[in-house]
Amino acid sequence: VNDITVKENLPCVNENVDDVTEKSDYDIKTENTRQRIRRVVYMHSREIVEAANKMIKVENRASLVSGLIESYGLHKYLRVTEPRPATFDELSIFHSGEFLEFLKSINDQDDEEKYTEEAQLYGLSYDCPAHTGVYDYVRLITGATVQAAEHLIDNMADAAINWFGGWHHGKKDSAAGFCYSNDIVLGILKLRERFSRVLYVDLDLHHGDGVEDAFCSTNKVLTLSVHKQAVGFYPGTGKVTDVGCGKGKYYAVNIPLKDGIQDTEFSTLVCRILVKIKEKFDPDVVVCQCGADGIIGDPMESFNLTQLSLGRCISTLLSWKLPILLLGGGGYNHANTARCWTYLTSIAVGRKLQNDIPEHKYLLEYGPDYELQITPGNKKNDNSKDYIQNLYHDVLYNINQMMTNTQSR
Ligand SMILES: O=C(/C=C/c1ccccc1NC(=O)c1ccccc1Oc1ccccc1)NO
Ligand SMILES: [Zn+2]
Repeated sequence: VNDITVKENLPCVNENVDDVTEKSDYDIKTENTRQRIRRVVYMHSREIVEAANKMIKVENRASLVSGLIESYGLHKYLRVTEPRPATFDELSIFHSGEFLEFLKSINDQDDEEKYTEEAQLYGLSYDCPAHTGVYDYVRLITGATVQAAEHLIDNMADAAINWFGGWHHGKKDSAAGFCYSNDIVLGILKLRERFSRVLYVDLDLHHGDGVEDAFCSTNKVLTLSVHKQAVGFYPGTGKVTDVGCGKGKYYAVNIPLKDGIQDTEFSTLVCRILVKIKEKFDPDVVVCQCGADGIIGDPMESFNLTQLSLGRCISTLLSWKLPILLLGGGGYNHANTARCWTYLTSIAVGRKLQNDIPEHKYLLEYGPDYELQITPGNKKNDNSKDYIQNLYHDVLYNINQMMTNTQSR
């Protein structure tokens, strides 16, 4: 197995955050001739920001994310699109009618009445409470992801972004892990209306179990999740031996990691595996969940990543020139999550950002450094070199079992 310690020829495209280089008009004109500027749809409205702000555990995060993106003027390079709520019928393409009827029934109740026997049935309880307006919230968030997918299907965009989506634990008939519906599954089902092979990449600290479960027995959707795996750590699934089932066997790929992994090791491992998956699976479209709870400073206190890790993964995926859907997810240090998703947005539109956070309404949230670049911590790395080597070997073995898409066509 070739040693995967850092080599100069990192398979990930390296995009550093450095000082702003505002291009002159001339540069942009030549740039246009040299490379087509990527068309990027960005799902945003005051209504969805207000709905997302109310979400438990991520209160007000939506305002920080959209505020920081606007403070850098990135919306000038984005096709800002107002999302429409998904209909009951659209949601029932994945979710059960009973579950949706229940969410609808509690939508207007105030909080106390929620903790009934029935609520427990649908995954709503003290550690996954539902707030008033939860059904309205689910319709809006999921509608945005489905609409973003529609823009890719209609070839209206090369990339589509919904930082309010990415709720990867949602199940067919229950809420789970603060995910009240699974917008990702509905987005992938929408993409499958036009694209034959969908690659789903989950960069969140937690295993993307809801998406993997939904597509574990098909070879048309390959789910790749890189996540923390530890005794008692939610959701507990996602072992490297978890490869999917039936026709989907080997089309679920899992990269379980331990605490303390940092940018170089994480991005080298993930990008090398992405390149192998591209060769074998040859996807037509990519969906990437960019959960930011693996970043240093998150209350999850697990990985030791900065936004550079996710940036290198996204740059690699963008270099494939396939239609791509970028989604949010976890991320409980709201300032760092905003830093991360603003950085990823800048990569999607191909603009470099100055490291000093611009003056704007939420500037004080970024103290004491007021810088975009997150500084790595000095957390102990529990991933030994041997562990990473063996894991890489095991993942490659699984990927090589996958029939190349020519064979399985
Ligand atoms: O982020 C997730 C899922 C989070 C989750 C799932 C099941 C149960 C709890 C969960 N989340 C949390 O505990 C959680 C979410 C936001 C902020 C603090 C949170 O707790 C703590 C509390 C103390 C330390 C660490 C984490 N999926 O991507
Ligand atoms: Zn998470």
